[in-house]
Order: sequence, then C-alpha cells, then structure tokens
Amino acid sequence: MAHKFCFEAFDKTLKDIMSNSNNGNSSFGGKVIVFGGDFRQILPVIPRGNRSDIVNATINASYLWQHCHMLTLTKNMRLQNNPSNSNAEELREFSQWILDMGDGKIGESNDGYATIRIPNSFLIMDFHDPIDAIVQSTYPNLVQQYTKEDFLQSRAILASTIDVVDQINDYVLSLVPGDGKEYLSFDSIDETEVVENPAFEALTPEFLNSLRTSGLPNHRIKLKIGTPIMLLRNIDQLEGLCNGTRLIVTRLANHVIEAKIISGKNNGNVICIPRMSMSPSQSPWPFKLIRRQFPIIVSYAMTINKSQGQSLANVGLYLPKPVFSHGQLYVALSRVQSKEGLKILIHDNEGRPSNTTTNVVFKEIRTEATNLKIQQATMQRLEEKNKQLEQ
Ligand SMILES: Nc1ncnc2c1ncn2[C@@H]1O[C@H](COP(=O)(O)OP(=O)(O)OP(=O)(O)O)[C@@H](O)[C@H]1O
Repeated sequence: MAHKFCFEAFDKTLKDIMSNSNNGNSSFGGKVIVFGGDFRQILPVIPRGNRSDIVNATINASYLWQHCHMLTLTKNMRLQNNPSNSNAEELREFSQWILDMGDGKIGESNDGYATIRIPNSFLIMDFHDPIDAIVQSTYPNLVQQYTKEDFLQSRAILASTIDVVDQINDYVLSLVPGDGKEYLSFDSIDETEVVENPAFEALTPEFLNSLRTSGLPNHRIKLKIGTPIMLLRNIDQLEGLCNGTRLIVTRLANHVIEAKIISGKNNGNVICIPRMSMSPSQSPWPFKLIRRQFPIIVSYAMTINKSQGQSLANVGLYLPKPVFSHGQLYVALSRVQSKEGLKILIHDNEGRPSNTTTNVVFKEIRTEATNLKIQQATMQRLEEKNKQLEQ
C-alpha cells in the first residue's frame, strides 16, 4: 500500500491545477478519484519504523480519509474463478478462514501478534531437510519439468525474509541441470548525496557488494536457461515490463538477458533486459548505494511482500521465521487459487516441525466503525448538497 503522502501530494497537485475553478479548494480539486486496496494486506513499508509509524503512514490516517466513501467487494474471485473448486461449502469455509486471518479473528485475544494453529491439511510435517521438502512439494518432478512455462508460471515458494528466499532459490538452481552463468554488479556510492564524511571513504567495494535490501537486485545473480525471474523496475509499461512481471530466461548473453514474459500483459513475448543503475527507493543506509546490475531476481521463491498482486495455483509457504508485519500472513494465504494448492512448512530454530505460527494484524487499522460513521457523514453531506441543488 502506498504511503499517505503519495495521495496527499496528488491531492495538492490537483488542487493547484483546478485552482481557477470553483472546486479548487475541494479534495483532489473536485475530481472523483477511485482507490482500490485492502487494509488486511501489507501497509506502507517504513524503514526502521515502528507500529505507530506504519499505522500513521496509512491512507486512513490522512486528512483525505474523511472525504472517502468506502465500498466493499464481497467475493473472493481468485477462488471462485477456479473450476477445480467444486465443493461450494469447502470453498466458503476456506475463503472465510483467509478473511478471519486477515481480520485477526483467529487465535487467542491479542494486541496484534497472535499465535495461531494451522489446520493439518495444509501442513508439511514429515521432513529431514525442510528446504528440500518445500521445494519437492511446490515443484514436483522439477528435473523433468524445469523448462515448462505453465509449470513455472503457476507456482512459487513464499517466505518472509530475503535471506531465506535466497537460500531456496540457490537450492532450486542447484537441482536444475546446466552450468548457468553468474552476473556480478558494479557498486558505488552516489557522491552528490554524501555529506563530507571521511567514514564513507572507508566503504570498500567488497562491503558495498555485500549489501542487500528489498527492491534491489543482489550483487551476484546466478541464472540458468529456464530460470523464472521477476523484474524489479518498470522498464516499459506499454510492453508489460513492469516491477513484478515474471519471465523465463531463454538466453544468457554477456550484456543482455533474453527472457519470455509469463505473467500479465504481453504474455509470451520475448524481450531483452539490459543492465541498469539502481538505488533503493528508501535507503536503509546513511548513504545512497548505486548498483549497476540486471533489474531482476530469481523467482522460484519470493518474499511475501513481493508476491502481492500474484495469483498462483500452487503456493508453498515456508516459515522458519514467522511473519513480522501486518498483513503478511494474509497476503501469503490469499495468493492461492484453490485450497489444495496451499502447503505450509513451519519449523523452529532446531528444525523441528511445528503447526503454529504468528499472525500480525494491527487492529487499529481495521476501523470499520469509524469508516461507517464517515460513510454516514458522507452520505449526509451528499444528501444536503442534493437538497441545495434542488432548491
Ligand atoms: N469479475 C471477475 N470475474 C472473474 N474473475 C475475476 C474477476 N475479478 C477478478 N478475477 C480474478 O481474480 C483474480 C484476482 O484478481 P485481481 O488480481 O484483480 O484482484 P486484486 O484485488 O488485485 O487481488 P490482490 O489485491 O489480492 O492481489 C485474478 O485471477 C482475476 O482474473
């Protein structure tokens, strides 16, 4: 979800543009704006922010919220749309379980962090190597199927942190036949942004190479033909090459990577991806890192945050560490298109299987009561306006 400042900046821009009209002082310069979103999903990401920073960055903490009229969608189309979901009662129960998870209604009474029990039908409990178990469950017969587009398109392993995701991707790549190719980044610091500080001169290339953060490709990217990848930048929106687009590698050249689109618009098109200079949008370091690398990540596994917006037939949720922020568990569970497509592997620090994990729901964000009052106030205002117009 975008930070409330994005909406507020848009509001101010439209007010400026419309300042010559009668509506110049109204929200968004009097224009009707439609937002789509779900407060059960992940809230704005605030680096090093605490719970109140996150809640305060959400649109319903903005001065704009009192002018919003909330309409609610009631059907889970992702589940309804799948012909394999024939049992209506089971589907309703599963859909309700996901919603209850998102609303924080499952588990004992809590202040936002609840320990919840996962039903046995979703759990993988019998394993020696947990990474191998989640890979075998999500990508069965990988060695025979690793080049098939529809096989790769419809499945992913989800985890809460980048280091776990990297571990799984490295493991899957080691199973796939072929030598592959490694691409290293060129890393530097943006000197125009650095306040004169001798400490920054001590930052060696090796140190810069070791830095990792979400939304930035790794220093070292290993790829093989047939590897599924995800774009990390908008390259060409008309061509469907956006942040989050999934592709399959078809050729590994020195200066470009050729890949076939397998999600969204222009599915099936083959395109070439060049290296780009990138910086994290919100730098977690006191300097701005510039990384010249291909704007991609391997996507056999991806973080839950990165999976937002995806619809998948098979989801393997791997939780060696529980989720840590509002809505992550709900996002992970709600990516799946059928109950049978969801498998969850949870273990403790010693690798022992578990059937419980943590669900995080900041209940102060789910303000239906307030929304209802606002909705009533909006309706009242609209009725008053209508009356004035009629007179
Ligand atoms: N009216 C509809 N009829 C049939 N299928 C639909 C309809 N609306 C959505 N779907 C299907 O449901 C799935 C989810 O749709 P979409 O990604 O637009 O929802 P979303 O609200 O953005 O989801 P999320 O925010 O959870 O990622 C897609 O597979 C889409 O094809």
